[in-house]
Amino acid sequence: MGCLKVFSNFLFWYETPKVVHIRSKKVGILGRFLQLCVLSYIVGYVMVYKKGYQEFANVESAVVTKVKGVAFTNTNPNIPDIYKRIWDTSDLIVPPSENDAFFITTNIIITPNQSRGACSEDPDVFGALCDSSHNCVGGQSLPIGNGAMTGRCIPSDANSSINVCEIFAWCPIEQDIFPLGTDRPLLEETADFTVLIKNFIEFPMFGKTFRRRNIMEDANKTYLQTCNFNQERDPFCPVFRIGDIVSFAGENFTQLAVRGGVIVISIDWNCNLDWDFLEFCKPIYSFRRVDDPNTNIAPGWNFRHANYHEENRRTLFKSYGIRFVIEVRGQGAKFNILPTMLNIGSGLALLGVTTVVCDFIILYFTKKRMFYKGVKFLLVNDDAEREPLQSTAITYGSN
Ligand SMILES: Nc1ncnc2c1ncn2[C@@H]1O[C@H](COP(=O)(O)OP(=O)(O)OP(=O)(O)O)[C@@H](O)[C@H]1O
Repeated sequence: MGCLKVFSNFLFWYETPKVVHIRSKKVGILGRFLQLCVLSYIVGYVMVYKKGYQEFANVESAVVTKVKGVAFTNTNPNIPDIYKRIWDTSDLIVPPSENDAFFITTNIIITPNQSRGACSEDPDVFGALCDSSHNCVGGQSLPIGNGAMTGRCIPSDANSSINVCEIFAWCPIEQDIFPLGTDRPLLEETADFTVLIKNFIEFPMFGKTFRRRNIMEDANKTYLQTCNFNQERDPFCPVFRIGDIVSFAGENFTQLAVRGGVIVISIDWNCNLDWDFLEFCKPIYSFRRVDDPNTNIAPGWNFRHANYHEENRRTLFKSYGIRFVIEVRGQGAKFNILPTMLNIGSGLALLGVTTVVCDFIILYFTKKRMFYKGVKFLLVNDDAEREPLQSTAITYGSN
């Protein structure tokens, strides 16, 4: 029976909004204030700041680089003769061409004239030290060893007072010693090398007209060969001095160059395509080091590569250096009627919320809340005479 009553109450009940004009300074100001807040949000934040009238697309890009420079180490009296030579980019940029990155050698350990044969294992390799040939299993190699063991235990080539396993390997094996110690890199002059970064970008979503590169239209050959990027003096020069990139990233070139590291060059293209494309769509460069400069375990960046002279002879290089990674980011924005209408529509809907908030405040948090409840809600029975407005208000308010 109870359920039936609840059901019939629900079924035979209808609510319709009523418009109540409240002549009150306080309530009026509150309503206008809320409307002003919503309007400023829609106009100021959504439409102007967030550009709600525009459609956005990510930039698409390709990057190529060319490094130029020469280092000359002949005059340094503190290094072995093998390191006294002229170095150009073909010696120091490994590999010569990469996608969105380049590596420049800043320090190097050379092991010349290696040939395949038998020699002593590096004593620093874990498990290389031996007391007798029983410690050296013929044909097997140690986990980070340089070759396969012959099965003999022999005095080390590097230090004859200790015994190590003999190995079949490229001999002599590398001596892991920096030519200038751990304070200075051999190729400090690479700080003066320059790199030309060519960055081609487009916004295919907005058509083929929105295409450009980071070399400005008025640049010529002489400008490219002589300009140097500088945030204040020449922010659109696409040629960067390596030492400058490192200092823009907040690092010391000499320290970084000893063991190497990784630096990211970011190119940001945030373009308003409603304005003149070539004039207002320009790159902004920023630089940061991404490897950990404060670690003692596996610091920096190095790898080995070799030059083969003939079938059984090579020169081994352990190259330390800086790897530069180029990331291109950004968005193009262009007027479109669809996001404009969507944002205006949702803004208008949001204006309705001000009424809800205002009602909530005056019906629950003002001194005259009972009176406001009375005038806002009117109970009408279909089968009865309409009750006088004032009495309904008082009846409802006192509940
Ligand atoms: N790293 C760099 N530093 C300064 N100028 C550079 C650099 N790389 C290239 N340039 C100069 O920029 C211009 C365009 O270079 P690009 O590689 O397109 O042409 P190029 O004639 O093949 O260059 P080059 O023969 O000099 O290597 C050339 O004048 C070139 O000398």
